[in-house]
Amino acid sequence: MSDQPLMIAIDGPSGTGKSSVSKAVARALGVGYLDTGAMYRALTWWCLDQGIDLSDQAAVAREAASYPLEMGTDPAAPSVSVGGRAIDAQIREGRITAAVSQVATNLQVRALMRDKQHALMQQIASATGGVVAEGRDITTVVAPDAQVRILMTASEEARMARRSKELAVEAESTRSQIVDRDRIDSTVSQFHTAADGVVTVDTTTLNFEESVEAVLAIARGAGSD
Ligand SMILES: Nc1ncnc2c1ncn2[C@@H]1O[C@H](COP(=O)(O)OP(=O)(O)OP(=O)(O)O)[C@@H](O)[C@H]1O
Ligand SMILES: Nc1ccn([C@@H]2O[C@H](COP(=O)(O)O)[C@@H](O)[C@H]2O)c(=O)n1
Repeated sequence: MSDQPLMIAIDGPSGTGKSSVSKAVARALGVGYLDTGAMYRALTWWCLDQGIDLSDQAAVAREAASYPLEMGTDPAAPSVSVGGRAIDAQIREGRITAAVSQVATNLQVRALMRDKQHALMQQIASATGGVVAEGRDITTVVAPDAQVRILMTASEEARMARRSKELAVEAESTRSQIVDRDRIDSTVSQFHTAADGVVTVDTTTLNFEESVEAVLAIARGAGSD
């Protein structure tokens, strides 16, 4: 059994269960949690709050290099603040979900985020003995050396149904924030098929507890190597 901190990277399309499952896995293992999507959402919120035109790629990249982000990485109570202001609810608003891909497809932003997220994963892992980080490019770009790398998938119908239940809206009305967002995001990240060495967990027919157990089983296998 290795005494290295356990690094778990989970990627996948929207609505597969990455965030909720990652939090539960991190809690079960007693390690920290990093929501990398929240970092892109926070940057989007910050730029809009500062009156920055999201199509001005250089201006957005300047903010990505300097925005005063603080990530709370306790999986029982993850949090996001900028400049001391809690913006957990604001970053989930529809206007941010609709705009975030424009920020996330800015390649200068992605390079800065990669470095920031890689460093945060190391810090969290050193402090808590491990980390579960989830997003779109963690298994391939941010932490390709993580001991556990998982691609979480689910059918489009299942993902839309889950989001529609969560938001109490018609499934069809979730299409833009699930399918259309994935289409834009996949122009810069590869999260529809598993890269070499990445294990696929298809949650289409699993319930939440079964999805958590599937990830824990893979983590246990890696921990005993
Ligand atoms: N296996 C599952 N079965 C049923 N519902 C699930 C399952 N996993 C997660 N859910 C529910 O599906 C919804 C979407 O999950 P979650 O937000 O974790 O997805 P996500 O992949 O992180 O999405 P996004 O990338 O858009 O943030 C949540 O309401 C969650 O409770
Ligand atoms: N590693 C990542 C994580 C996220 N993104 C972008 O952020 C958006 C929001 O992510 P959520 O998981 O909170 O829905 C997502 O749509 C991507 O644009 C990313 O590019 N890379």
